[in-house]
Amino acid sequence: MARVNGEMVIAIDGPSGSGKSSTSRMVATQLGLAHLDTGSMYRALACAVSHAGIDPQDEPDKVIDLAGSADIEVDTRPGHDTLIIDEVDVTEEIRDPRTSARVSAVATIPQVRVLLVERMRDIVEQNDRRIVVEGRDITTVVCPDAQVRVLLVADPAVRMARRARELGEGVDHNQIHDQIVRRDRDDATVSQFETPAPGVTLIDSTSLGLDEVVARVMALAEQVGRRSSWRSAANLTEIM
Ligand SMILES: Nc1ncnc2c1ncn2[C@@H]1O[C@H](COP(=O)(O)OP(=O)(O)OP(=O)(O)O)[C@@H](O)[C@H]1O
Ligand SMILES: Nc1ccn([C@H]2C[C@H](O)[C@@H](COP(=O)(O)O)O2)c(=O)n1
Repeated sequence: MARVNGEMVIAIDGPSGSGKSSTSRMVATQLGLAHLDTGSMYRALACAVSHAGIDPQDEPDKVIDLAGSADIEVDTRPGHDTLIIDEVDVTEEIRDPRTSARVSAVATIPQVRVLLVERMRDIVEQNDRRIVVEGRDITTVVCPDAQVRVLLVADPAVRMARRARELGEGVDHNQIHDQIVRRDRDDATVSQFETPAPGVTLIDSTSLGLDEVVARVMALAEQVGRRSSWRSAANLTEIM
């Protein structure tokens, strides 16, 4: 397994449930990089908006104020997904289907995006640009200069089946449809994550296992490493 010692930003975008978090966490762990799930920042803001009793449709200005003022603490160690907003731990709440249902209304406010993109870039710098960042607009807006840029997609039916398996028995089909199909439709009004931008590698995981997807991203990182000769410059250490 290879650990990167120099700068390495890996940007992964994709629609809901395409495997961004699972892939990013594994790649970051294997390469010794930090991991930033930018969707969790929008989710945390959606929680704070709901706690404050704000209706994003009727009161977008209040959401923008909160996006600017809220203290958002993200743990970027892979596998440590703690998220605290204004001293409230929302780590579990951000994964609640009610948050999934609400988050697009917050994430599609353009000024909210500007404010959160700034915070995301700060987190990338705080991690010395050694990080895997995942979301919808990372390859195009947040880190268009990333060394590795991937768009991870999968057929909607496959993504819905994976999500249903994850949520377990008794899960409502309409809820899964809302989390995947409706959310993509809303989110796509402000970000372009359906086709790869120039220079972005498309990985379709419809018939790929998670290990195969991870291997493909690792191969792209190795390629970049060879091109920029961080291997010969000894900033890639081989460890077993
Ligand atoms: N290649 C794959 N093969 C099979 N299952 C997968 C694969 N990739 C991810 N999964 C599973 O699909 C589900 C969704 O994955 P994950 O949460 O990583 O997606 P995501 O893109 O981060 O989703 P979201 O945008 O909603 O945060 C999880 O249950 C995960 O284990
Ligand atoms: N860079 C990003 C990341 C996320 N979003 C939006 C889209 C989603 O509805 C929501 C939550 O993301 P998820 O946890 O499902 O990946 O946040 C975005 O617009 N841009």
